Amino acid sequence: MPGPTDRQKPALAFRGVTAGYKGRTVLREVDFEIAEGEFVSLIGPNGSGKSTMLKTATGLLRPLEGRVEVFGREVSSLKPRERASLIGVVPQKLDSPMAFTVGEIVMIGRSVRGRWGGPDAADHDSAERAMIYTNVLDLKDRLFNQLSAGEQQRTALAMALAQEPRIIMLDESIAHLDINHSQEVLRILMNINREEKITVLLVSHDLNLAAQIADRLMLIDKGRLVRNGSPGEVMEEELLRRVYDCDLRVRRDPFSGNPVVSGVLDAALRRPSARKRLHVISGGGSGIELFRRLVIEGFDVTAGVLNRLDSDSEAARALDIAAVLEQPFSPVGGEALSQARRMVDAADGVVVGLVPFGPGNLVNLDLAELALKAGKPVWLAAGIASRDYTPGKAAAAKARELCDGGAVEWSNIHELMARIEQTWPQPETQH
Ligand SMILES: Nc1ncnc2c1ncn2[C@@H]1O[C@H](COP(=O)(O)OP(=O)(O)OP(=O)(O)O)[C@@H](O)[C@H]1O
Repeated sequence: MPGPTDRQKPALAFRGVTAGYKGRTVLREVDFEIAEGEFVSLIGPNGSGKSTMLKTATGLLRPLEGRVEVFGREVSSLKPRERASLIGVVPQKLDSPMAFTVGEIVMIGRSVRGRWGGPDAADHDSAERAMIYTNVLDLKDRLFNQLSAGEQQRTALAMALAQEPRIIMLDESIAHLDINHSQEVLRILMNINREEKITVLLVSHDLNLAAQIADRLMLIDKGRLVRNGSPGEVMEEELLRRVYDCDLRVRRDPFSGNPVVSGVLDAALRRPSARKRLHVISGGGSGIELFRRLVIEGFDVTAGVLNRLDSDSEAARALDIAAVLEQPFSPVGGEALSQARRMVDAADGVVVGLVPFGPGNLVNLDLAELALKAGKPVWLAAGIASRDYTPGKAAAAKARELCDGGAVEWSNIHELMARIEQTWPQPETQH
């Protein structure tokens, strides 16, 4: 039972938390509070730091800086049994080192609360209630290691519930469940949250589900909490496009009014029908992400002129992109340039990356000019001046000329894709 003094304390608080692994900082200056009884979902792209945040919240990982508090107590100061009575964790995957039955595993959840002596009637009741709740009572005598992934997930949830924690943290724990069981688990979570006031922190990759079920969403990107608010405040099209770096749409569900994300696949599927060829001027690594993205979006891509040892030429080779290559460390010569001109002639448009320009590759910008003169669109990376190593800042001057001549600037890949879409709109899909 919560003590009278910690009632007002947040269930979970991160105060200026920086955390990570040996030599690798993942979370940076994360600050938030979750009040007791809230249902919060943590969302963010792969590798953004969600699991790391959960590990830090449960005390598995000590912050490098800052403090993590659970019901007002610093999590690292909690004794194991105190921790178990406050925090229940459902991991992505629960490994059972020995041949335990479901019933035994769930009882472990009970025993980590650490009473002396064997389990009593109350412990058995609690374990059974948890198994009924999660619909694993029928599996009670089955070996955990022989269950399906979904059955294992429900057992892991039963184990956490049997602890009777005050906050339950789930790491993508419904990812393995079919629609019936995921709905069921969500109902269980909503019930324990609404009726028993157990605080829930759910890591989810399913943005729609998170928006549907949680009171609040926390969006994490590259280890920073970039938005913390109601689903309506977080599910903002521009923000999500930027963070997830993809083309998506946010609409309102006409029945529930909840924000619904969609359209990622639509856009990708539509692209090839309007296949266009783009010539990319890049170098110094500025082309790697461009190539990858444009190829995925279904464009025919050509590239050059690049130097043979440039990482962009490696990337072009790996992605099977036709590229004009010049000798390493040599200025772009006449032969390579005329080959690249032919590529620009055959392309529908030109994309210029954020290339470090020097005297040796400045001539590549003439290719963009050639396209403009032929009435083709040119998308030019903003900030060329910041990587201009030519005498007299010739590249910056040329970039200004290109903009005056109709080139469109872009500052990140998402913006580039949006600009291309504006120039070459895709037909609406038929439903
Ligand atoms: N034990 C570890 N040692 C070193 N780096 C790690 C470790 N675990 C995770 N990382 C790194 O920390 C970063 C964040 O990983 P984390 O698992 O927290 O992300 P996530 O948001 O949960 O990702 P996903 O959605 O893919 O599960 C990644 O770059 C990952 O490679």
